Amino acid sequence: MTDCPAPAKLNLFLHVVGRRPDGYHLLQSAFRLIDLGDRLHFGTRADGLVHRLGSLPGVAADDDLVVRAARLLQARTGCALGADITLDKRLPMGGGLGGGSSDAATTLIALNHLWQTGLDRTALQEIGLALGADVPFFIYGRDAFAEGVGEQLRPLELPPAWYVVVSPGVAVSTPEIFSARELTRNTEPITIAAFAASTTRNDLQPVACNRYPEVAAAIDWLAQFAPSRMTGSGACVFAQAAGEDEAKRIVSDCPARWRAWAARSLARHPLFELVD
Ligand SMILES: C[C@@](CO)(OP(=O)(O)O)[C@H](O)COP(=O)(O)OP(=O)(O)OC[C@H]1O[C@@H](n2ccc(N)nc2=O)[C@H](O)[C@@H]1O
Ligand SMILES: Nc1ncnc2c1ncn2[C@@H]1O[C@H](COP(=O)(O)OP(=O)(O)O)[C@@H](O)[C@H]1O
Repeated sequence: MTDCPAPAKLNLFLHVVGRRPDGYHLLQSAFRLIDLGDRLHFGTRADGLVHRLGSLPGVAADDDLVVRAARLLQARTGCALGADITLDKRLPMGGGLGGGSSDAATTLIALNHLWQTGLDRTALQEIGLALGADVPFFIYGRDAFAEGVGEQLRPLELPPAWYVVVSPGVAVSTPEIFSARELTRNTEPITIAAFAASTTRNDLQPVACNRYPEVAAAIDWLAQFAPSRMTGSGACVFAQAAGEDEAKRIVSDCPARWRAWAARSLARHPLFELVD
């Protein structure tokens, strides 16, 4: 199957409202799909093997979320088919844009279709959660208000928007941020109706800014144009622009040591229709 997109996400806000006995953090967040992303290509194999074609710096094939997703789908369905998978990595890794999780979600959706394993959206989301807390959202396939560890999802109706996304050139480790002693873990829960950018924040941001000064510098730089915030556990930061022209103008001003993109919100995941 040619060229399957794996879109990125922004966390418009992220509150840590508690912790589970197993150490995972209970969150509230607004997830938004945007039109930046990786691309994947899938070919079916009759011999049952799952092969990643090409390499991903720092990630062995057996650890790649794409390979793990394919093998998990085989294990859960008993499917005897395999796949050759090519990943065209465009999103920064450890960027808080959910790239690895989105790659895994696209793999589950595409192979469920190609292998005709017949799982519905809920079943795919359940498998996805075993791979990462963000994976169910990408299979859900639309903007969402998330609770639990990010797997309890409700639809959010948001107007279309343009964003500037800046990658400050560092990779932030998600476990490092969540395990920080100074992390705020008791933010008062809000209701979905009360969600507004002005009254929310990203609780992970102060921890990441403290440990990665370039994240703080990128937030400060972007803040001269519009209110700016970190996405997920970082390192990327974003701001909403008034429209495409403004987004592109800000991107063209970005300091050369960072990367910046103008990104548009996506109403639906590009593969939304492939899932029942
Ligand atoms: C913070 C968020 C917000 O969307 O995104 P990213 O910044 O990673 O994109 C997610 O919750 C991240 O999800 P994901 O990147 O899939 O993390 P996982 O692989 O599931 O977890 C990595 C590690 O982070 C910690 N972790 C993760 C999620 C969570 N709710 N509580 C945690 O304590 C755990 O130590 C876990 O072992
Ligand atoms: N296909 C993949 N793409 C990106 N990262 C992957 C992949 N498979 C495994 N990983 C691992 O997951 C980590 C976090 O990935 P990524 O999704 O890019 O960041 P984030 O969760 O901050 O958005 C990477 O640093 C890498 O070690």
